Amino acid sequence: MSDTMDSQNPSPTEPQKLYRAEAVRQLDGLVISQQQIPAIALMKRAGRAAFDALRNRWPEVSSIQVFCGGGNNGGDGYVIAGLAAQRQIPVTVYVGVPADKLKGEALEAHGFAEREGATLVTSLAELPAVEKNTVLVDALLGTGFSGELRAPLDAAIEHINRSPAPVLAVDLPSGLNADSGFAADAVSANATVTFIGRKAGLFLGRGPALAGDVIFEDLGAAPAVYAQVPAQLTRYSGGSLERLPARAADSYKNQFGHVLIVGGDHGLGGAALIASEAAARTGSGLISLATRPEHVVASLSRRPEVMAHPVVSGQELEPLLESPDVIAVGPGLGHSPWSEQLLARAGRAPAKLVLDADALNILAGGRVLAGIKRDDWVLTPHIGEAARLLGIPTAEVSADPVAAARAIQEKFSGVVVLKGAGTLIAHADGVDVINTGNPGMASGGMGDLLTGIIASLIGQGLALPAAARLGVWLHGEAGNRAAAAGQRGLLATDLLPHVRELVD
Ligand SMILES: NC(=O)C1=CN([C@@H]2O[C@H](COP(=O)(O)OP(=O)(O)OC[C@H]3O[C@@H](n4cnc5c(N)ncnc54)[C@H](O)[C@@H]3O)[C@@H](O)[C@H]2O)[C@@H](O)CC1
Ligand SMILES: [K+]
Repeated sequence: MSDTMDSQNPSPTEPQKLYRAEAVRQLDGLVISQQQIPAIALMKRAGRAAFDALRNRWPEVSSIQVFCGGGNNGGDGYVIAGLAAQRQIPVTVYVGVPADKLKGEALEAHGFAEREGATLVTSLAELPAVEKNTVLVDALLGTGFSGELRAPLDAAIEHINRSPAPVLAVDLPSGLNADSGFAADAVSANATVTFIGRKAGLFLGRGPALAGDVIFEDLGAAPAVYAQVPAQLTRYSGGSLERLPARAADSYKNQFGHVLIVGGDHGLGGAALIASEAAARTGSGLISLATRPEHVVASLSRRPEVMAHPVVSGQELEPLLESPDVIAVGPGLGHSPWSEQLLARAGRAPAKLVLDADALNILAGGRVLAGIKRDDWVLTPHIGEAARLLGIPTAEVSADPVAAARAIQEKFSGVVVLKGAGTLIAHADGVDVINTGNPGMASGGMGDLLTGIIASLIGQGLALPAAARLGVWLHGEAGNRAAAAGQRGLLATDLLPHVRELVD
């Protein structure tokens, strides 16, 4: 872990640290106790940073409406209102929790806004109509939010979301869970200024969609403070990932791995073809496919480079299992006796494994590979498959995807890729998150493509966690490039040319 000056503002070649609310509370406490910055000074810094961010982003701002809750998040909002009033920007504050219920710094900040001449209203109906350059500030709830949203803040959130004016969220969009990215009703913001530590929930689940652009302000917290509180997640972007090495001029195909794709039960042949083509376009030296006989001709005519083998039983798979470096089982595997036999045999091969889709469902069923832990496999569940692997409801996985990814990794070892709006990669040393991708990628075949990409990267020599990270990033980034032509109608195979462009 880096403890340099810039541990929270890493260069583009370093990953970012993300924190849970509890860890941010610890950081806040240490800044106050060890750096001797009083809580009110910290709140003033937070308000000032948010106000500066607002003017930076909306330089034409002509009026501001601030929505304040009853805790310190509301306190930040009152500071923003006071600063706006000082600068003669007309500002109205919706006081969501009556002043006589405010305490400590929030009460002090309320006094500051009032003294500076901000207009304070206690009902949404009293807010003036928004004008062309009105900006809304959401300071209803921050890291102290928990449980189900209570009145009257639910109505305030609805009011903000119905307004045509742009929204700056303070610390977190109100209603968003800071740890999980879970949200029922929550503010949808254009930008979010977040303080002291980047909250994990901004990058998970609904977080990225609700937060808009995330601006981070450390408020002067010292590197020594960050060194005392472990981060919960590490967030990688393109520049911070380990890449494949350049190829030497005298390279030969055996250096780039042999991947075997196993899948394609009756009616499911396309998934296995997509995975094999993805491995080919990611740069594997050799690609084999073991599938139902009826899919072989289709594979040969679409991609003659892939060695397609018909298999009607686990026994026929056996001779194909010796030479591959990596075997990916799952795309279109189905859940017939054929599927179970193939997974059982592949599980005994000497190769590294990538398991996806029905291979995970079979694994969850407990009849095949029961009780096995392996350091040399990657499991790539979506939320539903994750729930089955853990034997818990899907809602529980959504409520805390980081805990779910970690639990699957503890149960099965190896590397777990939990796919979602922020895809999590859990491994022995921690949990990572990657945010590439777009909703156009919610279509059949995308998971098969990812499986082929990750298998190929492992075959080309990356360690499993690095292959999973780079694979997830490539998949999402290729999806973003392909979506330039439109998100609706985006197909998995549309990503292949972009995977090829990006992998080098
Ligand atoms: N502690 C610090 O040193 C700093 C804190 N800061 C701000 O303080 C925030 C955290 O402040 P707090 O811990 O006071 O928490 P919040 O202000 O986020 O939330 C607490 C308030 O929300 C209410 N609340 C909680 N759950 C609710 C629900 N389900 N429905 C309706 N109301 C609910 C509580 O009754 C309380 O009034 C951060 O997000 C950040 O904005 C910043 O000022 C920077 C420094
Ligand atoms: K907020």
